[in-house]
Amino acid sequence: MRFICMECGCEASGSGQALYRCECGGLLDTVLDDRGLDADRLKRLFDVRLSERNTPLSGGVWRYKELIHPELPMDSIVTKNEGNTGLYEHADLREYAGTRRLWLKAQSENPSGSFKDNGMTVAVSHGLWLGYSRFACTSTGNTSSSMAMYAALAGAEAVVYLPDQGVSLSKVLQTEAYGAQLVRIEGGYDAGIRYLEEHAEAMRLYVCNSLNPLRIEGQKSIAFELAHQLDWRMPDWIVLPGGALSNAAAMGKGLDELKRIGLIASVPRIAIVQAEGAAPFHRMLLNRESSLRPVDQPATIASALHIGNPPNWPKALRYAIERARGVTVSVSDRDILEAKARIDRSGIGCEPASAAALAGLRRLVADGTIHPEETAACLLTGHLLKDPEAIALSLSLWKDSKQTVQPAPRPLEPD
Ligand SMILES: Cc1ncc(COP(=O)(O)O)c(C=O)c1O
Ligand SMILES: N[C@@H](CCOP(=O)(O)O)C(=O)O
Repeated sequence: MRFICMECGCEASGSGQALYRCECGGLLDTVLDDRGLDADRLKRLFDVRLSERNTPLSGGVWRYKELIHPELPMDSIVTKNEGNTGLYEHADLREYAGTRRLWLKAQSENPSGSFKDNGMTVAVSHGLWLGYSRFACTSTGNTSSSMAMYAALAGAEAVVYLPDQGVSLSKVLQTEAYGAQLVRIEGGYDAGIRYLEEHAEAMRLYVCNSLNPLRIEGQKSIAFELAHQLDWRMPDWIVLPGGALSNAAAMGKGLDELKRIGLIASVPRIAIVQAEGAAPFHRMLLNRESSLRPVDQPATIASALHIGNPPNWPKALRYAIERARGVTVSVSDRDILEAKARIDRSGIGCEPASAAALAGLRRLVADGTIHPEETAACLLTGHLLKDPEAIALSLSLWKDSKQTVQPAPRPLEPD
């Protein structure tokens, strides 16, 4: 696997060692060697693997191994058949969004309940291959749950640097239940990333946050599986929530590679939706700034989007904005909760961060960025039970909006 610095363009090397950043500080990007990859042969191969059951290559990530981590030995792979998630259509949600057709890709159906599993199976497997036995992250709760689950499966240690702000209690409990050691730190996710960048190497910890380029490689599989499910014909738009911007970067990179290999005819456009109180990337593009100004105190009901300084913004800029002609938008917590109530009532369900995608799509149709005759897919990134605190809020919003408050039952009148 080759790693190229996004800043200075030089190739990073360091055999047997995890690589996250170049010496110049730039993010590292992986380069897929697509020589010899034939689209028709790959389609047949992926179909055969899909028809098999419960083999490491039948899952929704490693099925696409040739496009993700070709040289990784099979015996290093730690997998729970992640991916293989449902793709749904629902008339109420399509009407709410305002597009001709709408698909919802439920990454919430992953084994730990979020899209992180697509990337984490690859990151943890790669770390094991390199010989690491201690895996670390900071997290608002989904990354840590996913990492702790795979580390436990592999019999390895998981250490989570847990922010004291912006995390969801249920996700922290899930992380602990998988056996992770929790180390409290002051501040939010952004402080946790700074801490790991400074100390992880000295502690020989393998960092599983998305500044690790292998996470992005794994998350590309969401683009691959979506394309596969739609018989390699993509919607006009893919809409997803943006926090650390790993999902947007991975989607853009995955689509770019599918197009280069000839598996899809054209790259769909990407819309990144940020929460209003944590929208530095949206603001940067809106103001036509060339670099990101972090938000010091991110604030949103969507715990997973509680990020003021998204480490992957240069990758999202390259792959989701420049190559996929992407756009950004921000939505309020109220919009998020309203969209969440709709998604929950459709039977699909999701956590608030995921609902931002539908809220953003609705806004982009309303403001004319997306035409009602266009088609879209929203990524639902996390499970309804991930942020239970938000369920009551979205339910009461829903009830208020429907004015379904029933009059108190009257006592029966005596005859
Ligand atoms: C459920 C969920 N949705 C969306 C996001 C945002 O994705 P990203 O940080 O890759 O932008 C996250 C966290 O990263 C998440 O956990
Ligand atoms: N929502 C995320 C925050 C981003 O984490 P990263 O692993 O992509 O760096 C979480 O679940 O922690």
